[in-house]
Amino acid sequence: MPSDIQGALSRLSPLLDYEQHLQSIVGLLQSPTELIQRQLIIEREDGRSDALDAWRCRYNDFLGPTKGGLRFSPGVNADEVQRLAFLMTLKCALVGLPFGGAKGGVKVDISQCNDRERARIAHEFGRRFSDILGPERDIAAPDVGTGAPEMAAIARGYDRMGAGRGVVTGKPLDLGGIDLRFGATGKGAAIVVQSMRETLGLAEGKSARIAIQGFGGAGQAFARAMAENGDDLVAFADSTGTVSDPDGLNVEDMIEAKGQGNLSYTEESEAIFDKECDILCLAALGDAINRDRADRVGAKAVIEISNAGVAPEADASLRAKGVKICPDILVNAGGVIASYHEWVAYRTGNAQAIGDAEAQWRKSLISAASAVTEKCSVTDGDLRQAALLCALSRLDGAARHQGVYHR
Ligand SMILES: NC(=O)c1ccc[n+]([C@@H]2O[C@H](COP(=O)([O-])OP(=O)(O)OC[C@H]3O[C@@H](n4cnc5c(N)ncnc54)[C@H](O)[C@@H]3O)[C@@H](O)[C@H]2O)c1
Repeated sequence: MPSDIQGALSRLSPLLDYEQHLQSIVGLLQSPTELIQRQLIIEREDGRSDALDAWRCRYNDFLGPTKGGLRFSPGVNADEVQRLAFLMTLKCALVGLPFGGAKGGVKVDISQCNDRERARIAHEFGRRFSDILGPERDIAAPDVGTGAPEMAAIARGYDRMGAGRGVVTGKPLDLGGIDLRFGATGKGAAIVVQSMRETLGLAEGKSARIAIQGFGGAGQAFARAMAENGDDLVAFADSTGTVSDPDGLNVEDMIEAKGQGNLSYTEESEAIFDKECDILCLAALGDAINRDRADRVGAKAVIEISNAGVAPEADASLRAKGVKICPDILVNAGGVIASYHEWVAYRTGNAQAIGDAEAQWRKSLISAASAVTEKCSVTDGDLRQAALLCALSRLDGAARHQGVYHR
C-alpha cells in the first residue's frame, strides 16, 4: 500500500492526460518545501516529564504564507502531516486564497491530558517552532484534538514582539478570533452541497436523506445547516456507535444528547456505510472509505469533510457505481476561508475592517464550487479531478509569474 503522501500524489499524474501543460507544477509538488521534526518536553501534572514528537510541514508557498492546522493525535506521523499539508496547498489554491499549505502534528493522546497539559503542549509547540511560524510565514489553526485554547497557548509560546496573535487563527474571540470561524467548516460544506445539488445527482425540490460519519464540530454544523435547508438526517456515527432512524432524526435533539453523553446507539459505528441515503458525509478521519467499504456505499454522493476521507484505491469503485465524490479540498474549505478573514483582521488591526466577511466567505465557496462544476465537463464528471485541475492551474500561474519556470 502506498504511504499517505504517495497515495495523495498518485492522483496528480492522471490529470496530465487532460492538461499536459501542468507537468512542471506536478513535478514541483512531489516533495514539500520543508518538513521539520522536533521534540517537545512537557511537564505533566504529577511532576513527570514526557518527550513528544512534533512535526510541522510547509508544503508549498508559491501563493503566500503557509497556512494549516495543528493536530494532537496518538497516531500522527511525518507522512500524515505531509499529506495534510499537501491538501492544504491545493485547497488554498482552489478557493483563491493568498496562502500556501502547511500542517503540524504532535504525537499525543489527549484523552490522557487535562486542559493545563494540553495548553502546555501547545505553548511548547509555539516556542519550539517559533522560527518556522510567523504572521507572514506560517500560520497555524485548530485541527483534530486542538481548539481555541490551544491556539491562544501557541500565540503565547511564540511571543515575538507581541506578534503571537498573527501566527494562529481559530483564536478565542477576546484574543482576536472572529464569530465566522466557529462552525465554518461544516456550514461551508453545506453551502457547497446546496450549490451543487444537481451536479451531485440530488433530486430538485426534494429533501435529501443524509448519513454522517463523525458527529463532532464539523459533522454537527453540517447536519444543522442541511436541516435548516429542509434536508433530513437519517443516521450518524461517532467512535462509539451509530444512531439511525429512516423517518429522520431531530438534529438539535441529537446534538444535545451527544453533548450530554445521552445518545441511544442502535448499531456499531461501522453500520453507517450501509445506510440507505442520498448523501454520505465523511466527517471523522482520513481513509474512511477503502475499497471494501466502497462496495457497500449506496449513496448518490459522498461528501468529504474529513481530509482524504476516501482512500485513493476506493475512488474508482465509487465512480464505477456512479457515486459522485465531492472532494475535501472544496468541501471543507469554509474553515480556511474564515481563517483568512481572521488573519486579515489581525493584519489590519481592526476587526471591523473585515466588513461583510460572511458574504465574501459564502461567495468564495460558491464560486469555487461553480468553477469545479464547470471543469468537470473536461474530466468526464469527476469532481475530484476537476477540483485538482483548478487548484493546479492557479499554482502553475503563480509559479510562472514568479519565474520559478518559464514553460
Ligand atoms: N474543524 C475544522 O475546521 C476542519 C477543517 C478541515 C477539515 N476538517 C476535518 O474534518 C474532520 C472532522 O473534524 P472535527 O473538527 O469535526 O473533529 P472532531 O474531533 O470534533 O470530530 C470527529 C468525530 O469523528 C468521530 N469518529 C472518530 N472515529 C470514528 C469512527 N471510526 N467512526 C465514526 N466516527 C468516528 C468522533 O467520535 C467525533 O465525533 C477531521 O478529519 C478534520 O481533519 C475539520
